[in-house]
Amino acid sequence: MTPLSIAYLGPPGTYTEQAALNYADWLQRKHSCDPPILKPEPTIAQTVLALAQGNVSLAVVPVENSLEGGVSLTLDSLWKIEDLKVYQAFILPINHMFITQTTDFSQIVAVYSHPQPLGQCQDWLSATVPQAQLIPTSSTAEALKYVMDQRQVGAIASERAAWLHQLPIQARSIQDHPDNCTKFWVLTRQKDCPLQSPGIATHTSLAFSVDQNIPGALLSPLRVFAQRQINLSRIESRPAKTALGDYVFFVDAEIGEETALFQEALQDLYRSTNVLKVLGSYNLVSFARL
Ligand SMILES: O=C(O)C(=O)C[C@]1(C(=O)O)C=C[C@@H](O)C=C1
Repeated sequence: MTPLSIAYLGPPGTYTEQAALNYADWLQRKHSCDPPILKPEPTIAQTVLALAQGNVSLAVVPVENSLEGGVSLTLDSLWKIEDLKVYQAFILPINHMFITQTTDFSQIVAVYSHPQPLGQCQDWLSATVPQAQLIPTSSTAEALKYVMDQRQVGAIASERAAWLHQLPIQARSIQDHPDNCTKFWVLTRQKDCPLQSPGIATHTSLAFSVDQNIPGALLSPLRVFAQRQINLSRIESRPAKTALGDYVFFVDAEIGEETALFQEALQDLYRSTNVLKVLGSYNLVSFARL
């Protein structure tokens, strides 16, 4: 049997690589399979596309952070690309390191990182390096290439990334809350998921747009859940990218897709939304239990 392949946001050293490595390890133990092959992609959009085009069997993507909220690139890609589904979800603690070649922080002119960690560490950054320009990169591991070449810049990345590049960590756990964590989704294609069902689903994620920008347009889909006592653990909106004021709503419902109650709710949801996508029904497992 050909080994499973997993796309993730690279290069090696990103938090998503860590998530994919842990997930690959768990898959190997659970299914007694060959070690999955990890395939780094330069962006989240390309990670999702690699899966949609059939180049890999699975993709691991960050979806939500406890400090910064939804990862918009993941949500936007899933809204745009058809025939993918969320197969499983898990949570990874995120512990940020400040990596720089200098110990004199007053000399630092710029700090590079992915936009999410720049947001997750904003208190520390404004207290410690208020003079530094904050420069977004496509991933945390990507940020380290600037630190290799210049002494007066820093990067926020993981301990593993510092180790891979042999760069010094000058401050640890710099995130604005010690319990910082990110939820990741494992994605598969709808039609040829290489794995069996992971068991009874506890969550179902949906995305929908509503018909018109009128009072109560959002209320009617939300009422579908409320009337059936279905709890929503997340709701957020993203611009639909059609016209100013058009939004797509992403919700996580605490119920499996197979249940009669959800199927009944789904029929009502089709009536009260414009475009409706069921992104997947899955288990949310804490990483320790993986
Ligand atoms: O840049 C990385 O290292 C990533 O894996 C991306 C990412 C994100 O997009 O949220 C993943 C988890 C952390 O929250 C920080 C950054």
